[in-house]
Amino acid sequence: MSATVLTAPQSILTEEAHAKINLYLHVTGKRPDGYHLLDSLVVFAGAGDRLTYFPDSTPLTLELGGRFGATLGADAAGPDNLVMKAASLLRAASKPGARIQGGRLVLEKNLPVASGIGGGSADAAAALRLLNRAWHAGVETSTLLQLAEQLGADVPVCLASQTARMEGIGEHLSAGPVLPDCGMVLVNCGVGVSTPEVFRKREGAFHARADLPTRWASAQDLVDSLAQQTNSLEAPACQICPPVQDVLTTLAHLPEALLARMSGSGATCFALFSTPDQAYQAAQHLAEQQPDWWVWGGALV
Ligand SMILES: C[C@@](CO)(OP(=O)(O)O)[C@H](O)COP(=O)(O)OP(=O)(O)OC[C@H]1O[C@@H](n2ccc(N)nc2=O)[C@H](O)[C@@H]1O
Ligand SMILES: Nc1ncnc2c1ncn2[C@@H]1O[C@H](COP(=O)(O)OP(=O)(O)O)[C@@H](O)[C@H]1O
Repeated sequence: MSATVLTAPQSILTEEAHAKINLYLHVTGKRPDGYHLLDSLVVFAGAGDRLTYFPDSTPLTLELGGRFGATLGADAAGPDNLVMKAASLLRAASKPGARIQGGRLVLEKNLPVASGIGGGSADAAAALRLLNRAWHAGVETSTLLQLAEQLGADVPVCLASQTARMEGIGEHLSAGPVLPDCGMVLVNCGVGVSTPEVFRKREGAFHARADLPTRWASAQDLVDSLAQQTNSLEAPACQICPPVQDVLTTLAHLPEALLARMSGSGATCFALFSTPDQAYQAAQHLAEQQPDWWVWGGALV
């Protein structure tokens, strides 16, 4: 009698690439090379892209899907995609004995592109985490952070995808205050804002480094504290792209919204709520009123 050979289904390897939100963002100075120094409290929302890997012996390829998969352009799945750049850097940094394979990477692009919530950065970080695991590449966290820095200023903070204070141009990370339970609504009205143009348009004195507590006891405490800070890029983004102001006004008037602000260099804006459920309900309602906007509501990571 021949033995039955049971084969396990092909293992599916998946990583979430959560949206990065700048709860405040102070431009505190400018480097000699023209890059601006920042002080920002970064959190991550439940919203995200999803990266899945099907390893095999064929050359590594990337497929794009999801609501925003088509908006990246014709060559989007090529070597310039941050996911493929991350894969190349990780391959080169892998330890001897790593089991590097090819196969298919599938990116479900659920986050709007170039919109101030770091979708591309989160995808790159997800690729580093996923392939380090799948390839048994043995790359340590300190090296992963160096690779992340090479991929973009927001990629290091996206590696852990946990609340963090971000300084320098994104390379100085420290623990942020402990956050209370709260909810968030994210809105993107579909109009793009160019990051370099927003930085160029910023005027006036630099903002100071913020003074933060070690924790906030409630969503109201968090909002009272955030009211002392701002997003230095919000005013220039609204000048360049007036619909951002409309989004902010709409968010501020949502029932039970505690604070409305822009994230990063825009154009995505967020509102904070006392609970994830309030945020979810507000997002459902808003999505019905504004079917052309990208709207998400729920909890932070
Ligand atoms: C503003 C932030 C805050 O988290 O988020 P996003 O709006 O991208 O989500 C980031 O610092 C965005 O950093 P990064 O993702 O590297 O920006 P890029 O698009 O590469 O930068 C484009 C250009 O913006 C300007 N720039 C960018 C970052 C910075 N700290 N100072 C700058 O002056 C530079 O002219 C740079 O060439
Ligand atoms: N996987 C990716 N997802 C999104 N953008 C990508 C990706 N790979 C490369 N890019 C490029 O990176 C740029 C910034 O993308 P993104 O991280 O979405 O910006 P933001 O931080 O402003 O939200 C895009 O304009 C796009 O051309």
